[in-house]
Amino acid sequence: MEEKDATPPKPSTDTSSDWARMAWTHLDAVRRRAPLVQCITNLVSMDIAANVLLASGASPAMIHSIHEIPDFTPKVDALYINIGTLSAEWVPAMEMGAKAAIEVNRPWVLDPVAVSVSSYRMEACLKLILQKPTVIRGNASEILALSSARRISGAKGADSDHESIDALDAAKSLAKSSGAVVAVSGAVDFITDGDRVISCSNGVQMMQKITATGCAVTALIAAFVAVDPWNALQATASALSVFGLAGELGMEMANGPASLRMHMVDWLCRLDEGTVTARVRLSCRS
Ligand SMILES: Nc1ncnc2c1ncn2[C@@H]1O[C@H](COP(=O)(O)OP(=O)(O)O)[C@@H](O)[C@H]1O
Ligand SMILES: Cc1ncsc1CCOP(=O)(O)O
Ligand SMILES: [Mg+2]
Repeated sequence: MEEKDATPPKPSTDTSSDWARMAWTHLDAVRRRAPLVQCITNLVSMDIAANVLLASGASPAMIHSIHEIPDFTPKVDALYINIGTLSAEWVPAMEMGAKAAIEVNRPWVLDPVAVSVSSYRMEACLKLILQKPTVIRGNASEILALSSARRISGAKGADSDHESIDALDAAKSLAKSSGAVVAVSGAVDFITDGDRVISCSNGVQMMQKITATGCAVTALIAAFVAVDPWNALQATASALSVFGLAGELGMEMANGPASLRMHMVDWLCRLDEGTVTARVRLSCRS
C-alpha cells in the first residue's frame, strides 16, 4: 500500500454532509493506497468479494492455507475472515490468520455467516472473537445469535429472518462484550461501538437477491478499515454507504439480480466525489 504511514483521514461528523464527505475521503484513500486485503472467505463469495475489492481500488488476495499464513498475513493491510463454507481444515487457518494479524497490529474483520445453523459454527465464531476482531458484520439473525452466544430458532441458513432494527440492542451488546465495532445490515444498516450508533440508509432491496452481497460488503469494510484503522466505526459506516450507493445506482440500470451485480461493481469503480457527497445517507443516532 502506498503512503502506508500517512495520517488516516479524520473527517468531522457534525452534519449529514460531513458524513457523506467522510465516506468520500475513505473511498478516495482506498483508491490511492490500494490496501492489500487477505480474504479467508467462503467458496460462494470469492469471486464477488474479489471483484468488489478490485473495483473499489483495493487489492484482494484469497489466500487461506496454513502453510502460507506465516509468510503472507504479516504483510497484509487487513484480514477478512468469513465462515460461510466452514469445514475442518478452514478453522485452523482462520485462527492462525487472526492471531497473525493481531500480532502485527493489522485490523481483521469477521463475517459470521449462518452462525445459527450449527453448534460447530457458533463455537468456531466465539473462539475467533476471542482473537479480538476489529469489526464484526452480519445480518440481523446472525448478530442476534452471536450476541447471545446461542443458536436462535427459525434462523434460515445464510439469509436473515429478522429486520436490522431488531438486532440493534444485540449489536451494541456484542460490541461491548467483544470490543469490536459491530455492523448489522439490512434495509437500514446500523454500525455501533457499543455507545455510538451510525445508521446508513443507502442500498436497495434487490441486493438481497444476489448471493454473497453481505460477504462482499464485509470484504469492503476490511479495505476501508485498512486505510483508517483508528476510526473503525466511521470506516465501516463509509464502506456500507458506498456499497449501498453503488447498489442504488446499479439498480437504475439493472433488469434483475444478475445485471444489478454487474452494474453495482461498475459503479464501485465509477463513483465520483460529487455523487458520493450528494447521495450517501449516513447519520448518527446517539
Ligand atoms: N431491504 C434492503 N434495502 C436496502 N439495502 C439492503 C436491504 N437488505 C440488504 N441490503 C443491503 O445488502 C447488503 C447485504 O446485506 P444483507 O442482505 O443484510 O447481508 P447478508 O447477505 O449477509 O444476509 C448490505 O449492503 C445491505 O445494506
Ligand atoms: C449461500 C451461502 N451458503 C454458504 S455461504 C453462502 C453465501 C452467503 O452470502 P451472504 O451472507 O452474503 O448472503
Ligand atoms: Mg451474510
